[in-house]
Amino acid sequence: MEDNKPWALISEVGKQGYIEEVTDIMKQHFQIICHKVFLQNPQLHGPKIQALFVWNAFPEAEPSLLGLLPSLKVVANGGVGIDHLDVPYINSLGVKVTNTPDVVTDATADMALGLLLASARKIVEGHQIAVNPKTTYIPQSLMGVEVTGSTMGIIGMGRIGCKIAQRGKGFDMKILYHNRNRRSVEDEQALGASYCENMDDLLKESDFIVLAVNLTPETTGLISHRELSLMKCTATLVNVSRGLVVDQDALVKALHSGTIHAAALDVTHPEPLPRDHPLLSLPNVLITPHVDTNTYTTTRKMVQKMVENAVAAVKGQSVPNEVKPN
Ligand SMILES: O=CC(=O)O
Repeated sequence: MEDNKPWALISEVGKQGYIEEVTDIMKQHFQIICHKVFLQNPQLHGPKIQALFVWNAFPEAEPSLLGLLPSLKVVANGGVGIDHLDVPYINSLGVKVTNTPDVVTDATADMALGLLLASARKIVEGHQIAVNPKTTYIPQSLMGVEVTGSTMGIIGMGRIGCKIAQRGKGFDMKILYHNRNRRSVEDEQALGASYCENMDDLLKESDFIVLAVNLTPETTGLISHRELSLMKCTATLVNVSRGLVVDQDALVKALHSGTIHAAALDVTHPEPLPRDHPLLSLPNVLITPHVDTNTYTTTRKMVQKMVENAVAAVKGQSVPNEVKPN
């Protein structure tokens, strides 16, 4: 039977291990073709593609590919950050860009706290000792940093930053935040968070500095030598925003020299880091491969939103999560 659903192109590598359920959701509204198959005959497949589904780790919406998709109506991104997409260029082709705000918020905030706790309490090191028959746990080794009652400074108090603050409150943390715009007094009271208009104050006072900003020209390289040198030597930097927010060379130096105590990063630049990157061999660094939204629940919600956005764009209807250029 002829399938009249529109065609969508997807990455075959995105959300590995979960791909079947992801594609099942997409298949309810689209006929899908994966990138690998598409590339076998782009001239044949290109003209029928109306939607392109992308994830931030797989920036396939490059001009070379977009040029092969004359019927494309939408690039539907899975995730809130769209720094990997050239929105003005894509829009200039008459193609909309969409993202999936809201649904990623909790999982990303969970990940920030997960990294913070794992780094502070040396959970990965503990696991390695526990499972390695050649090592023995020495009592009172693996000494960590106390999280309860510490000070957390959140840079970027948007949806995700607020959820991180809520979680910090559960650990009796003192919460400081810095944001382009101060939040309302009601928000601050509800979150138990104090505003630092000057980011330097937050850097000087926090035990854990958590980055939750969008990547923009203003936030690129936001944390560099000067900012790291203001932090306490006992401080831990946690990054769930984007790798480029941190000057990684400066971070390596700060971690190596003891300017700060540790870093826990779900994002780096590039992703993944080359195997010989110095961050990978520092003992006081915890790195995960940008897995902030990788839960079944969140992924399902993200894909549902991607599909909802793409369907609306293909039908020429108003698109729930269209991203406009800054
Ligand atoms: O990194 C995750 C996102 O952009 O949502």
